[in-house]
Amino acid sequence: MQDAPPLLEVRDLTVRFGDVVAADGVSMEVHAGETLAVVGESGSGKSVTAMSVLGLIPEPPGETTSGEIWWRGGADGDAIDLLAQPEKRMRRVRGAQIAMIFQEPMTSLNPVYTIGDQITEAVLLHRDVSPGEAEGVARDALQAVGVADPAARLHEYPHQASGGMRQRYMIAMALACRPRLLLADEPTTALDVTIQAQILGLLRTLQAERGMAVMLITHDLGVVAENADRVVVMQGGRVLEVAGVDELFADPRHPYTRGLLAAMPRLGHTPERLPTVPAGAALDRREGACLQEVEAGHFVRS
Ligand SMILES: Nc1ncnc2c1ncn2[C@@H]1O[C@H](COP(=O)(O)OP(=O)(O)OP(=O)(O)O)[C@@H](O)[C@H]1O
Repeated sequence: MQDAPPLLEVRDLTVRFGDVVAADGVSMEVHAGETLAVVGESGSGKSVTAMSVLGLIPEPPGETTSGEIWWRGGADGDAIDLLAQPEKRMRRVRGAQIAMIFQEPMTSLNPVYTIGDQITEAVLLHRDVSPGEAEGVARDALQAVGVADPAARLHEYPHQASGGMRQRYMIAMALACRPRLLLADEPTTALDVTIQAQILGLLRTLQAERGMAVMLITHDLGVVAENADRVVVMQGGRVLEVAGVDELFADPRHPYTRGLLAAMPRLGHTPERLPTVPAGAALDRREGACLQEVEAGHFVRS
């Protein structure tokens, strides 16, 4: 799979918000059909990287000062640099080819329209179908995410649904357009553990059925272990390490990653956020060999 050129290739992305360098020379790749987990503490630049892929960095105050984001998921398979596309072209990519789901479904769902109207509208915007067909697609999308009695649910408003159900609606809406890549930004963090497992299981199934790639942004290493093929570790806007999931857990190379794994919660004690682990001078002195590699770039395996 990984001999083919990557579906998405972020190269040397730098995004600033005033003095804050939110992404600092970030590079990562997502291959067709894989799940790439992006982990790191709060503020490490995970969301900013995903928002850049969709051209959603608010400028100003944000400013993209370097980088290219190559996308090969269009109908013709040609590589286009998403950072260089006009907004009109991005509107065709966003939703149709690359979809995004968030921790808080109300970010995506509009409270004043029914679920059916919202999914149907998204389908009509991005797929070449009639209004009648779009409603059928919406019903099928709800069914695919495990919603019972989808025909009735089409008439429901977001506030009438539970948190887990809203999450399913958001996923249904994102997947109804059959994107090649799903950016999932902490999609289950707000949900209780059982619903979280159900939703992640559902995503895995749909992904396998459709060959969709997923960029899974999370601070939860348990979720990474269960769901990822490869992992990118970020801190302070930088990529510190890239590895296959088994390698990362068995043999973390960067001291920061080792710290994260050492701090991994025992079963039943999931912290709200990853603890902050110093990656600065104190660790670097003890890890001289690592430091040289960090200066040369970041740790990349596989
Ligand atoms: N719209 C914005 N205006 C100003 N600063 C921003 C904005 N968006 C992000 N930042 C800053 O960019 C940095 C990276 O933020 P980002 O949201 O990517 O972190 P994250 O790793 O996704 O963290 P979290 O897990 O908390 O979502 C942070 O310092 C954040 O404050």
